[in-house]
Amino acid sequence: MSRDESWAANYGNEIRMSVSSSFIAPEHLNSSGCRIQYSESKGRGVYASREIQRDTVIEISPVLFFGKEEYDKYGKFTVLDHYTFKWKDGRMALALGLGSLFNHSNSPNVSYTLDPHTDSIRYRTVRNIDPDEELCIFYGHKLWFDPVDATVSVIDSELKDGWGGLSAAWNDYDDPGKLWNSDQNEIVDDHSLPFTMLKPPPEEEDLATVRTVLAWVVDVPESRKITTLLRWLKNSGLEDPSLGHLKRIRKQDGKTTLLLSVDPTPPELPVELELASPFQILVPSSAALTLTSLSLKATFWPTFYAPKRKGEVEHWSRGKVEWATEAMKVVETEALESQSENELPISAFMPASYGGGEDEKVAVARDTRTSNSHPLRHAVLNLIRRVADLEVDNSPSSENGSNYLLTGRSVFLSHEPCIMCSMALLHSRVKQIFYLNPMRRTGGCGGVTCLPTLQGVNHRFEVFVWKEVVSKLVINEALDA
Ligand SMILES: C[S@@+](CC[C@H](N)C(=O)[O-])C[C@H]1O[C@@H](n2cnc3c(N)ncnc32)[C@H](O)[C@@H]1O
Repeated sequence: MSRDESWAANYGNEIRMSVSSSFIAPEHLNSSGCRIQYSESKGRGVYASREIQRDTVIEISPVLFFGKEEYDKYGKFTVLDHYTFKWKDGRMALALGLGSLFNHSNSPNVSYTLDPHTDSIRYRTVRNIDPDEELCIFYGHKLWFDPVDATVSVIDSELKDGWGGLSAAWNDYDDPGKLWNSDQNEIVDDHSLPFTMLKPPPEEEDLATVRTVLAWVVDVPESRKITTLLRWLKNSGLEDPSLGHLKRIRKQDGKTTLLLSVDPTPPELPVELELASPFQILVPSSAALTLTSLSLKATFWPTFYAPKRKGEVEHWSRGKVEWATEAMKVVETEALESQSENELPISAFMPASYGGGEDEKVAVARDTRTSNSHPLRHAVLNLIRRVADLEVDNSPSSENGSNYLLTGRSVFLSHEPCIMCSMALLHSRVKQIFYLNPMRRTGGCGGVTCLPTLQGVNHRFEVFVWKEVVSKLVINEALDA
């Protein structure tokens, strides 16, 4: 555990100096049955006053924030530096309530999650708890004190276990027993998810903000030709799923116009239909979520109305969260291995979809800029190339790159992709990405910009950010991933 991320050195020792064995615990009992108790070896700790069921949220500790500047200037030179957690956005957070009093155990019975939505830390039991049992969390492998329940002394040792110390990233979903015994279809509440979704931009509610793309269309004066043209479109492979939010035909001022494609090159229409040349117009790049937006978008091209219920969020079942967590573990392992081979610790993984077919392609790739002496061998680009190779291997008749490579797929990344890689993901029509480490200075999915939300791009994908970064994968922030 790095000092930045968790409890800092000496905290407990100082506490113990000020908390003697004559210490009388306050009658502090929270509504989940937790109380404070003193022990000679560990100082104060949190104990169960009664039996507590597995998977119970036993404490939600609000946190007190210190701004980065304020902390760097003053906080870190005070005792506070022994208490604080590094929050994701760089601020330092002090847990109030019981949060600061959980002791460490190598086999913790409590997991915790930093929740940026409520500015709090949630503690949850990972198994059934007996009355009077101590409730402990796992601080990590790099401790600053001699833990009383340790089997080996791990004081300040650089244990390379592949997990990089305290990793709330895996905390809640890392106990297979817990998951096997629980209902895989149970919906995980939003705050307990190990990731957060980047908010899409607000819906376009005035003409200037409607996001559009250039599309090829053709006027079809004779309606009998429309059926032939539609059939031809289907067979020609020009039908583009990214235009699924638009109606195919526009009837306006007595004229019928057919939507063809968003390819840069003009489609070659069957000559026997004797149509005029296709031409390009701007069409909305996404469906309308509100009626106002619908009427605005319709001024460009007839668009489908796909309202979202207020506050609608994707529901994540326990099984699906486990699937995502497992995928992210693959990413971390790959990145760490990459690092041990003197490459950058950057990796990308496309697992089979949750509940997807057995024949789905799976691919993993690492950054190979160093070994290839090639500036473009980013993990994402390597992954996409690998998927393209698989396409070719599996279907010799298909041309490499002729189809979108990641349509409907989820990709897991150790780092936020750079702008080039974000564009490659967009162009491959990825459905969603998850990343562990944000790249504030170079990232194209939330860092310097968020490519899938920009005006003019012709595909959107969801971006999920893991709540906890994995410290061993932190790379120079000026680098692009
Ligand atoms: C976050 S505080 C926990 C509350 C603390 N025991 C108190 O009295 O306030 C962390 C400190 O508790 C002590 N501690 C926690 N877990 C321990 C363990 N397993 N063995 C020994 N000391 C422990 C260490 O001194 C550590 O610096």
